[in-house]
Amino acid sequence: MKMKFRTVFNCIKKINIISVRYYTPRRALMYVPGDNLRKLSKAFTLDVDCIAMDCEDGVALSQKETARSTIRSILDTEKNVTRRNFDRAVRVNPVNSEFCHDDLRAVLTAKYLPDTVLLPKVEDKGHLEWFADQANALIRDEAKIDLIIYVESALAVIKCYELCKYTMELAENGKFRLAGVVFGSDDLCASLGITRSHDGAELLYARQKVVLISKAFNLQAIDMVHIDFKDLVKLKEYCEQGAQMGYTGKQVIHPDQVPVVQTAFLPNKKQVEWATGLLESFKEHQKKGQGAFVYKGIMIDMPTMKQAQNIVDILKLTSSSL
Ligand SMILES: CC(=O)SCCNC(=O)CCNC(=O)[C@H](O)C(C)(C)COP(=O)(O)OP(=O)(O)OC[C@H]1O[C@@H](n2cnc3c(N)ncnc32)[C@H](O)[C@@H]1OP(=O)(O)O
Ligand SMILES: CC(=O)C(=O)O
Ligand SMILES: [Mg+2]
Repeated sequence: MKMKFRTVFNCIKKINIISVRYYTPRRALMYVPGDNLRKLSKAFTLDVDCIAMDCEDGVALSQKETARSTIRSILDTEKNVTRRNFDRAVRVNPVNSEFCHDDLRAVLTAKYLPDTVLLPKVEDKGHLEWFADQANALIRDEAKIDLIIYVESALAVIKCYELCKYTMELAENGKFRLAGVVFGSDDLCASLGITRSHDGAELLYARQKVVLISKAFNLQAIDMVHIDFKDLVKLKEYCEQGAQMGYTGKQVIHPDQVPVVQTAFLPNKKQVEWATGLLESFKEHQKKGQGAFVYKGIMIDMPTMKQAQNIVDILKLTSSSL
């Protein structure tokens, strides 16, 4: 009996709430410096949901122009030359940098639009308005891109709700959809003067706040990067923790991190069996007029049924989108 409880509890505790309007899986969002053609070519061979071609912090100041033109030439080539239908994303420089305008012009006028623009260091409504004006002017015809904003400073954590809400409002008449929020832990550490500990407890409040607000808007929430890329054991632990909190994916910086993250953000076999069994049982009990019932030793009612539905949904959404 004790074992059963543990099994069921383990299934419940890893579940994400994934009420979404449309869905592009981004379990692993992998950064590749935009000026590094070797790494870019390698990235396209990997089994990864999202490739984030970087113009920002992974690129030296002297290489910004090279990164921009390299990414542009990739976007000018057809997407389906690779074996996997990944999300082709570009992280541009922050809107208040001298580079962002040129980045956006290069990527949003390419022959094929990126699927997603990753907008770092967003801190106020003016940043978002500026981005919206640029995107609306540059994107051709009726095309739309996904937008993911970064929360990575003390101010942005405080204003996260307002930033998400305003981006959604701008998106209503814009050529972009707000798809998610990235938790930028490393810049946040710099902003707060944090020295990282092994367990990351100093980031807990912000990490939970970002996922809570993202989910309030039905957005994907993409968890912090693990820069100690050789430590795959800790990476797995952080993935499980993030998934438990409701994060839908995680940023990665090295190919070795990809399989760990891609696996951790999918429900496992045991969870899927638990969820499908519960949903069947739920239907039967509804027919009999019973709202609460016992399944594998624990009480089930509507909230647990919704959690089971989330497991089935994430599996369906992910596999049907790949
Ligand atoms: C806080 C933030 O903003 S995080 C985002 C910004 N940072 C980044 O983008 C960094 C991305 N990562 C990297 O550039 C690299 O992984 C580094 C610099 C950390 C380590 O690079 P390396 O020393 O080359 O790692 P390593 O030798 O283990 O690489 C193994 C192979 O994977 C490739 N590789 C490493 N990182 C990546 C990557 N991010 N994307 C694609 N391929 C990669 C290497 O080119 C190498 O392939 P090769 O043998 O065919 O040349
Ligand atoms: C990933 C990133 O941009 C950060 O952690 O700051
Ligand atoms: Mg950052």
